Amino acid sequence: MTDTQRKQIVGAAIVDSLAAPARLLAARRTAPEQFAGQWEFPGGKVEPDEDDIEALQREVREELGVDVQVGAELEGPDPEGWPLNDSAVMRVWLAVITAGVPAALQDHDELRWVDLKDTGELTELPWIPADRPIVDALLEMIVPVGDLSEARD
Ligand SMILES: Nc1nc2c([nH]c(=O)n2[C@H]2C[C@H](O)[C@@H](COP(=O)(O)OP(=O)(O)OP(=O)(O)O)O2)c(=O)[nH]1
Repeated sequence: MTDTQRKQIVGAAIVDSLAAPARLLAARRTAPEQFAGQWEFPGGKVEPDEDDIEALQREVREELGVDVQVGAELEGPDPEGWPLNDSAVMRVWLAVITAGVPAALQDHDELRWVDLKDTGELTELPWIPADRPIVDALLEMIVPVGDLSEARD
């Protein structure tokens, strides 16, 4: 299968603040069996009639019942984002909730706000293995923010 045939997935790294992210909303999948019980970024497939950001906002609304403002992209190694497997690639953006309270409405059975500064809980969650590099990139992206705010204190 060539790159152009890979399914485009979009995912939201929902944080408590785009300016100074301190917590991430992780979601535990219920299906399919190979991913059930593993943690991920809420999101899903881009439909033919929508762009990537529209798809992200639709998926988050369907899955969690919230509206999000989309921030910076967590850029992956490919133009289409992060390779997930032979047939799918995922673009991921930081996002913040602008309306609603997140609930596990569809595809998940648990949501959890995890600390981005004290990273023990975040790294110990059983993430979908393909998401590990994305979690690492997120932590690298937010570290400088933490350093700057610590330097001001
Ligand atoms: N949403 C999401 N999917 C991920 C992540 N990591 C990862 O490998 N995947 C895989 C699992 C699935 O094979 C695929 C996304 O499919 P999905 O089932 O979430 O998409 P969807 O809601 O649009 O699917 P569908 O049920 O409508 O067919 O990408 C992640 O962090 N978030």
